Amino acid sequence: MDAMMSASREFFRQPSEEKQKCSNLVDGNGKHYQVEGYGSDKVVSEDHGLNWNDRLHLRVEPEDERNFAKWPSQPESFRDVLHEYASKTKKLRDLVLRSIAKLLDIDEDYFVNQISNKASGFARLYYYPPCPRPDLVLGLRPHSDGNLLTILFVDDDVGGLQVQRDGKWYNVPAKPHTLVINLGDCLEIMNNGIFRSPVHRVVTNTEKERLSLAMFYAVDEETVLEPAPGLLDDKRPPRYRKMLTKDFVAGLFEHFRQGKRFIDTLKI
Ligand SMILES: O=C(O)CCC(=O)C(=O)O
Ligand SMILES: [Fe+2]
Repeated sequence: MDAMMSASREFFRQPSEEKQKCSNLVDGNGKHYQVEGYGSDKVVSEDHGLNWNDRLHLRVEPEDERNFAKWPSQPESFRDVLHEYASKTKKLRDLVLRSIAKLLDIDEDYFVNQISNKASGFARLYYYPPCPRPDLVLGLRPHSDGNLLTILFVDDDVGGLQVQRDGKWYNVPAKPHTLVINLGDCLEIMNNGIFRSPVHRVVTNTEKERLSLAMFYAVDEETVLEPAPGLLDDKRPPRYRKMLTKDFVAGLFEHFRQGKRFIDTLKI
């Protein structure tokens, strides 16, 4: 974990020219973005503020679809360290999914079996610089993760992550070497809303820089997203409409653009 965080810190500390070698801009004019690479997020609407962060977004799964052109060559250890980190978080993903299935009293492998070897996994490294006006700008706007499961690793003890419950924001404590596991919308649907995908955000602070690393795990685009049959009976009807994951992902982006949550529109 330390090696991963150090590699990330070294990457972000490099001069801009070096980081731009992994840029997420297609033509350098700031209009065409690609999913992978270094930069800030695409502006999808003029109505909301920008996020106060820089990020590097890289595909890690499926392994044979990694685009090394976007993986930093500096620091030199970066690729090996991310490779090792990603292989461990993938095992952790399966462990957590099995534990959730056990808690729900369904087949232990139910969720793991929903993930084919074509399912995607992304690493998203964030750098949140100190911000002179935390009252005006967020590090990351409120959202819920649209995927299955996110494994989040926050540098040292720099807080900032907050989770919303009944309209109020609560701080998520930051502790060294502690991972935060976030349920995504797809898992909320699959477990029929028993465990929810929380709305969260990151606030900025004036003094400290903050680094974090989110590993996002998804199901394959062709998977039918629906509540696990083992959780349904006459007394427990499905609470979400079923749909293909790829249609869900398309809906996610469209709704996010409008500042809404797609999952709310699927509730029965
Ligand atoms: O940086 C963080 O702590 C949170 C990141 C996050 O919520 C996300 O990438 O979806
Ligand atoms: Fe998130």
